[in-house]
Amino acid sequence: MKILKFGGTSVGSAASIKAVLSIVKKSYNSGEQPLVVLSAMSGVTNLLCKMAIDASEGKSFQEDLALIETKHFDVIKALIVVRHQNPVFTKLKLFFNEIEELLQGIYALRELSEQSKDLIVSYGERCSTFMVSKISEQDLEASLFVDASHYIKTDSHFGHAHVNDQLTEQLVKSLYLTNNDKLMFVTGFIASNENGRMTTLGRGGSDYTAAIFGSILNATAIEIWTDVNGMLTADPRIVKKAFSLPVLSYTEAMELSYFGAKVIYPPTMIPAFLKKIPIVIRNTFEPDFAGTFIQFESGKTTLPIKGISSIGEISVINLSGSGMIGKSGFSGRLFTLLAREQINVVLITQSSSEHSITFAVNPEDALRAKSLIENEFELEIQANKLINPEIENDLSVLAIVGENMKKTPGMSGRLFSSLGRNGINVRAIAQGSSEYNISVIISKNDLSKALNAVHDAFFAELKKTLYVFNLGTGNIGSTLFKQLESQYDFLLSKNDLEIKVVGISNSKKMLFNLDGIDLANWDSELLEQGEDADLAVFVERMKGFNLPNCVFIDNTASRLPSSYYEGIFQSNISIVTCNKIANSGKYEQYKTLRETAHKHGVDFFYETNVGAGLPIVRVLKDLMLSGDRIVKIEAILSGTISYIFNNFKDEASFYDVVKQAQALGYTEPDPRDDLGGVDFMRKMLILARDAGYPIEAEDVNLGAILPESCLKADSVESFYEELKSENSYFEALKEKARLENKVIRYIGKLEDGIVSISVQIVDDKHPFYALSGSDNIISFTTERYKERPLVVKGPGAGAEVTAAGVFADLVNVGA
Ligand SMILES: NC(=O)C1=CN([C@@H]2O[C@H](COP(=O)(O)OP(=O)(O)OC[C@H]3O[C@@H](n4cnc5c(N)ncnc54)[C@H](O)[C@@H]3O)[C@@H](O)[C@H]2O)C=CC1
Ligand SMILES: N[C@@H](CC=O)C(=O)O
Ligand code: NA
Repeated sequence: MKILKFGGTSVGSAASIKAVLSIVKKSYNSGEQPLVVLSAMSGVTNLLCKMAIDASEGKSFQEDLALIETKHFDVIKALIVVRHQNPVFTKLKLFFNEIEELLQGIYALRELSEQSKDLIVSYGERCSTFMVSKISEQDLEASLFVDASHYIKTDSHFGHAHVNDQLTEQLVKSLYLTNNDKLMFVTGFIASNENGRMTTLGRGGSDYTAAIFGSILNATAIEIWTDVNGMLTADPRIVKKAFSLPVLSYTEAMELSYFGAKVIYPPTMIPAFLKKIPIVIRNTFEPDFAGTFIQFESGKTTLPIKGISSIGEISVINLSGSGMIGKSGFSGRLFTLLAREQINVVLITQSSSEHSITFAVNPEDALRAKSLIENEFELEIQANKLINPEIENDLSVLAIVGENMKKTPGMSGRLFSSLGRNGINVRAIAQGSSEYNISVIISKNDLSKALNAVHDAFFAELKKTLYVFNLGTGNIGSTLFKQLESQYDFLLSKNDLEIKVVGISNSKKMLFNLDGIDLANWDSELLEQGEDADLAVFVERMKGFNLPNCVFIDNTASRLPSSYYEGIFQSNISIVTCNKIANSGKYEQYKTLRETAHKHGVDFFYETNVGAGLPIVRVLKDLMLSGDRIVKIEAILSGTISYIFNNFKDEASFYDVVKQAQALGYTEPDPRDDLGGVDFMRKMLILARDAGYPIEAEDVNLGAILPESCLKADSVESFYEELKSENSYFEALKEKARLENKVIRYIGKLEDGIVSISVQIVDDKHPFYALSGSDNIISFTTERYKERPLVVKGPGAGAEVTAAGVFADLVNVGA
């Protein structure tokens, strides 16, 4: 035989009761001999409690009672054929009359005992179970209503009574003997004492009923049917990627439930545990899903841990003082005191010096615990052997759970590095003596971030999400969105990587959506739903969300964002940027940014600062990391100027070619930055710094391409006007090169820490002679690449290649 237990939501409405009965029928017809245990309809127990309290306070309860009546009657009307409805209505009506009489008594006396409360709430299970048995009877005649209070016998601890195992076993066995051909529908949660007074089994009571019946009757399994797909790796409301666990051991299930996962209440499993009866958690609303199988053994699995559970809010009490040293009786006295006063100690850590004890309690118990301790240890406190206990609030517990942990080294390392990487401070640590659980206490503000980060760290092979905040939606930004959108499915399916753009801002509007902004419609969404842009607010909001694996992308050419970089790193957010401003500002800033990113364990990627998507920054970094030394760098690193000199021939005027370069998306938003050489200067400066030279912008010898008048132009329009009027200057340059059979090149050089950029007219022997389009070329002469330098060449400007470079940096964040 098998126990099927259905919770409140499963019997909460006509539709769900239909689903319940189809599960029951399937089991019955397949010969599994089900015994069904039911809870009260969802919400009913709470209402019954509320009515009892209201009555005892002289408040009216009739409205709530009517609500409960309607809830049941609606189901009867929906699921029982008219000619069979009456007897069911009558029986329930009798129940409701009894409830009303009881409440009136309480109202008159203004007194509510635990005993009468148990009696009142017992009607919840009795009503639902009777009703469902009658609905079932229409189809399966064998259906039988069983009031478990006649069979489960307890002491008189009303509210959470203790079961008399022997007596209960006798009664349940005889019930079964006389009815084993029946399909029994048994009330969960309720029992009675030796005088026949109604008692209840406390929290998780219906599961307990199921476990009691299951263990006495040696069930093959106890199925707990609820409204979720079994036990999950984490709370799915916080960790969207949580998934359901196929197999758990009893211990793992207990550890997981202890801290959070409210699917089952651990003590209720003990009877099943003792008899090694498997418990299966299943979803009434997805009956085909296998759910979670909880058994004696942990089961074969490749998962490093089984799950992450948490307690959203706890308080911590710290006790310290010399009086604790070497006093073995101290903690005994402390915890006996707390146990006696029914203060649940969630977690304990003791410093190795035994100088202090830290333990966690529910916040509502914290003050009481503190004053109990102050009383108990009054003498020690007076003698300064113990410092007054301190309470810390707004904390949470996060615990990783799994039997495999014991055998697998490095689990705690993985936990702490993922917390550290995300800037989550660990207040205290406890490893359960079972080694099935490592718990940390962290700030409540960090809980959601921590759960997600730790989930990613342990189940990373399953899926990782990067949360992206993107600044700048121009040429590069908008192209990046297109690329991200079209590559989304591929990354998810082939790399288990999800990139969610959750914040976008340009200089006008900003938009946030933690579910991910739809990149097919980002522009209309930004326009319609966006708020007025404010960079400070954008950054603050991004920090405030406190997301794991978070990346800030700077796709602007603006100066403003760079002043926020340091603070962004300090908030453990990585930065990817194509904006060269931050890296080419003061050397001190360049240095601080790297140090800060390093200190906070986040990434700072800027491949597109030099040569757009071409691998230049990365190559230099690899050379340096592998111990090579740069002897000389020679390069053409302005895509715009390269394009101009490659296309400034024949009839085209210089002005026309510059315009074309801008139209092709090669230039900076302000083309004077390219033609004035500033953009190239920034790139050479960044390379020189990355090669180990602490130089400043002023140290670069920057030769000009343009005549003075163009350099002085104070707007882009007047700049273009000047280019037109200086046409003869450029023509002369072109003619000179043509006559000598040479080409014009704007070449940068780094040698011995000295950077210079100059216009050169080169012949076909020069390695930089043959370039086309917006090509960049860079040659690294190093100690290892001495005879023949390492050369990188290719398109060094343009939206597609730049966005692709930003994309590649992004994918590498946290990798
Ligand atoms: N075009 C290319 O081939 C390459 C460009 N880059 C870099 O890409 C960056 C972006 O260039 P484009 O997309 O062409 O520029 P763009 O002018 O097309 O777009 C700039 C975007 O930044 C936004 N923006 C400016 N200031 C802002 C602020 N304070 N807050 C929020 N948003 C702000 C603007 O609203 C606009 O959406 C530049 O730093 C450039 O140096 C880097 C490598 C190659
Ligand atoms: N405007 C730049 C683009 C890359 O940084 C260039 O022309 O090289
Ligand atoms: Na690059």
